[in-house]
Amino acid sequence: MALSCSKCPSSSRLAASASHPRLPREQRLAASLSASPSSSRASSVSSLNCLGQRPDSLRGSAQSLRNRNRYPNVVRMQEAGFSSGGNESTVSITVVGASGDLAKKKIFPALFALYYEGCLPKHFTIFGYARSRMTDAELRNLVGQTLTCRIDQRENCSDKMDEFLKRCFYHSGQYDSEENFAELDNKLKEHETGMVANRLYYLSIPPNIFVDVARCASTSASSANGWTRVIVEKPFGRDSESSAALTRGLKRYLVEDQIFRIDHYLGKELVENLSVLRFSNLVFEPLWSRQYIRNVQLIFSEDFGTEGRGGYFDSYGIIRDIMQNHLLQILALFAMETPVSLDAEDIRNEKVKVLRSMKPLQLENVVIGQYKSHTKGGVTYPAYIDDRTVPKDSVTPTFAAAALFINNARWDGVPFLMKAGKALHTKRAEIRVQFRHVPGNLYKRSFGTDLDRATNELVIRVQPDEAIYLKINNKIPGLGMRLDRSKLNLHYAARYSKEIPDAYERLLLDAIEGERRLFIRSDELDAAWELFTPVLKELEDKKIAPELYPYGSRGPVGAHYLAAKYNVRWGDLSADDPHN
Ligand SMILES: NC(=O)C1=CN([C@@H]2O[C@H](COP(=O)(O)OP(=O)(O)OC[C@H]3O[C@@H](n4cnc5c(N)ncnc54)[C@H](OP(=O)(O)O)[C@@H]3O)[C@@H](O)[C@H]2O)C=CC1
Ligand SMILES: O=C1O[C@H](COP(=O)(O)O)[C@@H](O)[C@H](O)[C@H]1O
Repeated sequence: MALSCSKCPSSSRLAASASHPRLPREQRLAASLSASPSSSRASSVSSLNCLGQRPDSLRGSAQSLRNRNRYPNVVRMQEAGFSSGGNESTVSITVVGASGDLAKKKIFPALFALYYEGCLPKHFTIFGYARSRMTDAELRNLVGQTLTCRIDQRENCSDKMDEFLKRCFYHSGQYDSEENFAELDNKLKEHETGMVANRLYYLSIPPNIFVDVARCASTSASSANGWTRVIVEKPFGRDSESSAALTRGLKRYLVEDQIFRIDHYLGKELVENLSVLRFSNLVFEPLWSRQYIRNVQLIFSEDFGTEGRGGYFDSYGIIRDIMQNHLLQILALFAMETPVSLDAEDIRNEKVKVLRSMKPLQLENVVIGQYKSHTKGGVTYPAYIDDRTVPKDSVTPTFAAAALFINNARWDGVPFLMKAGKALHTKRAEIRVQFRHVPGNLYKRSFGTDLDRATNELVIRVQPDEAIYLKINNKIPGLGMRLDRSKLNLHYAARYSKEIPDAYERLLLDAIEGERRLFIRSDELDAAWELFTPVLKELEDKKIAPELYPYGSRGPVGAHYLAAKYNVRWGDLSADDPHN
């Protein structure tokens, strides 16, 4: 666990300047928690109402009336939010699906890390909610075990953990029972007396019950005088149609500004840094186009299979699990035009624009694979279909490579190549930018026939061992004239002593603060599905068989043919060690 946000210095994050350019995080948090429409700062979170909307967007009587008719609960919450006054405020965070894997692995540890660093507000309560029967003590025990095995040597850690666990409670209930949510509401109220009560629900449950929970939470357990927000985990549907249906379902009970669709890759340090790199360094932005960039590679590789999640994975596959969301989000941030400001809506507008400039992925630009069993060093690694929850004849891809194009003046003709796979030889997530050849290169003889070796390459290593490095050609010191490829290397572990916060810490804190920049807006989601839905349908209708690749290998050879079609050579993940 990363316990490192060190009082959340505003200078360390773009978010700090996104909605409150000059306010330190503590003040922004306070502003968000006591959000009142009477504040005059037009662009700040404190000018937003309980739903995180600007009051003027609600004052329009037509809009208000429409909302009143269509979303009675929402309007009740909105109106209630206006009377929040100057009281102290509290935030109640309910983890729905608290008995599950994600809650244990990510959500509770992230909440504890925020608490440890003093990033949570003074008054807060955490509730676990799920069908499993559990007492408060049992939940504390479960969460405590997860934390204990991750923290150890931190100063005062066990005292902090005890304090944190005392703020954790549990309520058992059904996901579609308004009565059970009303019981939760009563329990939450016990901790909220006399304060502006803000409520955050984290839906860490399968997507088929998202709408039920949104209904029950909004009708029976929404805040009476503060904001109510809902974090929704992926997957957001399986295709354009199901995603639109899910959005419609959620919007019966929530307005868009209450919905925080999480893509945890947006919370990763180096993904957040992309905009800083591009827009605050003169050396990069002028090169960021078809004029200088030959191709861009977005690579996700895991060195383990779908262990334990085969049931979920088989109905989604790697394109939906990784490409349509994590890699496409990175692509959008990489390729978007300069936003008007760092405000969430300005950034998301640009992301939507670039996604809409893309052609839907074509079948001839996709290669799919599935891992098969492999024995190495006396150990046999299982095939995907060896998972008990996966049908033996499954054609679900665990690997995919794809070539996408952006039809705009900046990127016309530049291949954006994506590669995502499970059970490969290494764990890595990277962005690789390969630049064009130097025209009339005076030193071209030094590179023999392989001129590609002479081109610059910028690598942004998202994880693990975060780094940004630029491969350049350099004269080997000495009397002769020999060149080599060297790296200008920003290796995070060497440069920064801080541990990098986990993506979930950043995103949870943003949701509490009402900062939407790193969450997916519904039109972004629609645009993302439009790019992948046709090809997914074709692959599934035609039952196209994936190319098998051995567990622990580099994936199907087809990926190399796809890249070669566009004159691209995949960057070599294992050869590029940032320490060198
Ligand atoms: N785990 C991970 O690494 C990741 C998960 N996600 C997403 O996060 C969400 C939660 O994931 P995860 O914790 O792994 O999921 P789980 O399968 O562990 O489910 C979470 C909880 O939901 C309840 N639940 C499970 N299945 C059903 C069902 N069919 N009907 C009703 N309730 C059910 C269970 O609680 P109970 O029986 O006690 O009610 C369970 O503990 C999912 O949407 C997942 O896709 C996203 C990224 C990564
Ligand atoms: O969303 C998902 O992400 C994880 C990888 O996340 P990371 O932060 O560990 O890189 C992936 O294993 C999982 O299949 C997918 O659902």
